[in-house]
Order: sequence, then C-alpha cells, then structure tokens
Amino acid sequence: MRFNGEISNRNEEEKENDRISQSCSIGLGFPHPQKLVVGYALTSKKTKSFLQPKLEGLARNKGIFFVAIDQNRSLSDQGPFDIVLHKLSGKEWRRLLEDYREKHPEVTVLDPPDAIQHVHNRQSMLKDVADMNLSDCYGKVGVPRQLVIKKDPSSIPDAVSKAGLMLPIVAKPLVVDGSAKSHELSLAYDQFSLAKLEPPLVLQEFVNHGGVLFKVYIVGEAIKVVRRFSLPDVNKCELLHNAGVFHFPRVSCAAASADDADLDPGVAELPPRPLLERLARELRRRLGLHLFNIDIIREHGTRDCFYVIDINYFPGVILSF
Ligand SMILES: Nc1ncnc2c1ncn2[C@@H]1O[C@H](COP(=O)(O)OP(=O)(O)OP(=O)(O)O)[C@@H](O)[C@H]1O
Ligand SMILES: O=P(O)(O)O[C@H]1[C@H](OP(=O)(O)O)[C@@H](OP(=O)(O)O)[C@@H](O)[C@@H](O)[C@@H]1OP(=O)(O)O
Ligand SMILES: [Mg+2]
Ligand SMILES: [Mg+2]
Repeated sequence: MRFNGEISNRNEEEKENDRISQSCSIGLGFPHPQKLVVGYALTSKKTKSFLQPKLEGLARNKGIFFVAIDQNRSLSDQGPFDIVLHKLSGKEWRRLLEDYREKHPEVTVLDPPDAIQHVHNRQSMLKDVADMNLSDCYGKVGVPRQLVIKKDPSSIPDAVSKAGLMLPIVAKPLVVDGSAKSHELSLAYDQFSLAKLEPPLVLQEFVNHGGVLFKVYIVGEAIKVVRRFSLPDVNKCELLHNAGVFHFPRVSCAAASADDADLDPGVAELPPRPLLERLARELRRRLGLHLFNIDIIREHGTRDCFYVIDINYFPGVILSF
C-alpha cells in the first residue's frame, strides 16, 4: 500500500519491510511508547497466517511485542497488555473478554466482542450501510435487497415473491462463525427451487457486476483496495433457460486475485477514493471496529452505483498491506 508516496529505487524486499512495519503502527491512534505489549488470542490457523516471523521481527524493532494469551487462565493474571488482539469464537471467550474490559479500561481491546458479533450475522452486518444511504458526487452505495429466512424452507418461494425479490437469488448462511460451512453459498435460478434451501439464511438479490469484486481492507485510518474474481453475470436468457440451485464452496478467496488480470476498464476501475474514505470512516464509527474489510461490487453498466455485499472482521490479509 502507498502510504506517503513510494520511493521508487528501492528493492522489493525493502519496500515490503516498510509496508509491514508501517502496518504495525498505522492509524490506530496509539502514541509511540517505548514498549507496547500486544496480547493475542487467535486460532492456530490465524496465528500462522497473521503472525509471521517477519512481522514479529519488524514489530520488535519498533518496540512492539506480541505475547500469546492462554485462554485457560485469567486474563488479568497475564500480561500486562497494552492491546488485546483477538479472533476467537464462543460465548465463553466473549464473557472472559468483557470481564477483562470492565476491570482494565486502560487496555485497548481490538475489537469489542459486541461489535464483532454484530458483523457475524449477515442480517445485522449490512444494516449500517443501508441506514447510511450514502450518496454523494462520487457515487451511490447501497446494499442488495435481502430477506431473512429463519426456518421452514417450504415458505421461501412465497416469502420471496411477497417481498418482491428478483431472481437469481444468492442464499448465504445467516451466521458467520469462522467455519467453512458459513462461507458456502447457493445461487437459485427459479422460484420453486428456493424451497430446497436450508435456513437459517439471508436471501439476497444477485447483482450483475462484471465478475469482479473489490475488497476494501480497513485498519484504523488506513485503507487498501484489491480486486478479486467473483461470480459471473447472469443474463436474462440464462435465467429463462436454467432452473435449480447451484452451490459454491468459496468464491473470491485470496487465490482469486484479479489485480494483474486484463480486465474491461469499466469493470476494473476502483471505486473512487473519496467515496471509500467516507464509507470507511462512517462504518468505523457506526460499527465500532478498527480491523475489518468490506466487499463491494459495481452494478454492471454503471460507473458509480455500488453495493456492499459482505463485511468481515479481521480478515485474512489485513496486515500484509
Ligand atoms: N448480492 C450479490 N450479488 C452478486 N454476487 C454476490 C452477491 N453476494 C455474494 N456474491 C458473490 O459471492 C461471493 C461470496 O459472498 P460473500 O462475500 O457474501 O460471502 P462470504 O462467505 O462471507 O465471503 P468472505 O470469504 O469474503 O467472507 C462474493 O465474493 C461474490 O462473488
Ligand atoms: O484466511 P483467509 O485469507 O481465507 O481469510 C478469510 C478469513 O479467515 P481467517 O480469519 O481464518 O484468516 C475469514 O474469516 P471467517 O469469517 O472465516 O472467520 C473472512 O474474514 C474472509 O473474508 C477472509 O478472506 P479474505 O476476505 O481476506 O479473502
Ligand atoms: Mg465476502
Ligand atoms: Mg464474509
């Protein structure tokens, strides 16, 4: 990411070190004390992908030390920590952390468990975007029309037609809990096949967007945007001649980068920076989160009509800017 303009004649490794090093102190609003202790509570997969030796080394040079939290011991007996960085699921962990926050208001918990829970539900995660109704001279940002189905799959076709949702429809598990299953989605082409879906679900209108999605990573005040391949457009003819439900395990994952692809310029053009800055600032405030990403698509055939389709807490590549 270009923070203050990049110096062009340095080698790639030096540039990458700078990027990682800046990520350690960017925009989270902390002063630069002599020593900063970050307690972390992450799954082993997340520890491996996030806490790479290089990041730890560069952080150490800046006086930032990462210390593993033992979830089986009282948090107050560990540390002391300046910051607690966490991504673990479960009620018990949330309770421990809430107790700790009450007893230690001086410690910055990234981020508060309640604020994270809000984006673990696909119904509540997009509410703030919908409420913002963001529209300025750089474009419009909304959310696709959606409907929540808690139970009874046989009621879905009627519910969809009553709500006036257009086909095709993307069905997503209502709760995001870190499991592979919570990332499995389905695309339904006809109304009757909707009864085959398995609630609890969020049903969302599929928005044609040229097969490319923008992932906007937000770390405090810093923003980084990447392009990923996404589901292709569905045209009217396909819709007429196809029926059924199609299942997809994981779309637009890190391996689906489209940053170096040869794309139609109208599809590839990134959303305007001022629009993203406004959206990120407003969402940071409303969600009360410092580490998250938003998935945005541009309605195909438009220049400035955007939809937020997903918000993820502390996602994969967040600190490898
Ligand atoms: N309303 C929509 N219109 C068009 N395509 C969509 C829509 N919703 C989702 N998609 C496609 O499905 C993919 C997965 O959807 P979504 O991002 O909501 O799921 P997720 O499992 O939470 O993803 P992530 O891995 O980012 O957490 C998107 O990357 C996009 O390609
Ligand atoms: O590991 P990956 O790179 O796939 O990161 C993914 C991350 O998994 P991790 O937190 O276990 O790393 C996911 O978290 P859960 O919802 O499953 O908790 C979610 O945030 C995805 O959006 C991330 O993908 P990205 O948006 O960055 O492509
Ligand atoms: Mg997504
Ligand atoms: Mg998601």
